[in-house]
Amino acid sequence: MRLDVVTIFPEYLDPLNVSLVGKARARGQLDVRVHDLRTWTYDRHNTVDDTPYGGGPGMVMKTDPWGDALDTVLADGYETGARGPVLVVPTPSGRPFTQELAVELSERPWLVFTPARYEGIDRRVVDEYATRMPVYEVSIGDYVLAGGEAAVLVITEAVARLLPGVLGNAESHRDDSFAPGAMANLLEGPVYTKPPHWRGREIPEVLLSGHHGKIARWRRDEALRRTTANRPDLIERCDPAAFDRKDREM
Ligand SMILES: Nc1ncccc1[N+](=O)[O-]
Repeated sequence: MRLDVVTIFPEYLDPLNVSLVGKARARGQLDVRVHDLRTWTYDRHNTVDDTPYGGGPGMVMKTDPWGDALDTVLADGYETGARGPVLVVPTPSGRPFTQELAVELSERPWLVFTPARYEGIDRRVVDEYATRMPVYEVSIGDYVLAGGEAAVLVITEAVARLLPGVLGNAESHRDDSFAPGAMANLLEGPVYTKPPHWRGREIPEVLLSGHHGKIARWRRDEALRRTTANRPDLIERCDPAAFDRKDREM
């Protein structure tokens, strides 16, 4: 997978050099290219923004630097269709970023991120590139950040860990919270590891029983308990029949 990020804060993307994404880049599984938007400005102040038409607070990012930047990035082997790039625009006014969307994006060969600062990017930029490729306007949450770069880090990590061979144990994202399956839409329950005793706190007996069916049922019940407490909205989306089927398997 190729990932391009156009930003006025390229150093904000340095975390993409470490940990899971960094290792995937080192192994050649990810080709990440970060571009400084100001490269495509030609005035003394490297201007990327201006006041909004219609008035109002803040500044809007201008069309030309983005158009020149995206034309340059996309000129590099650009093609349309399934093998082509998609534009990912992090914005609080986008559709919610979910595990499902992470899976969808992980199946694309090329993501081009356009994180915006200020009040956003002149709408004509998205309108222009939407004529050439799919555009995903995506929000990572209902709060306002100073810019979209943190969202690029979040989206990139969620997508990269789904790429084949990136996560050490391919199974480990099977039971992720929000991963499809009978536990779909349930939050993960509590987890424990050695030592068996810590400050007078023990491990739940069932986890030491070696009885896989009982352990799976306990984990499912704990997941239900945590989901009911923290995300009652997800409980409605559960499929109780899936649990009965799962119970019979355990
Ligand atoms: N929440 C956000 N705030 C600013 C920019 C982008 C954002 N987002 O969710 O992608």
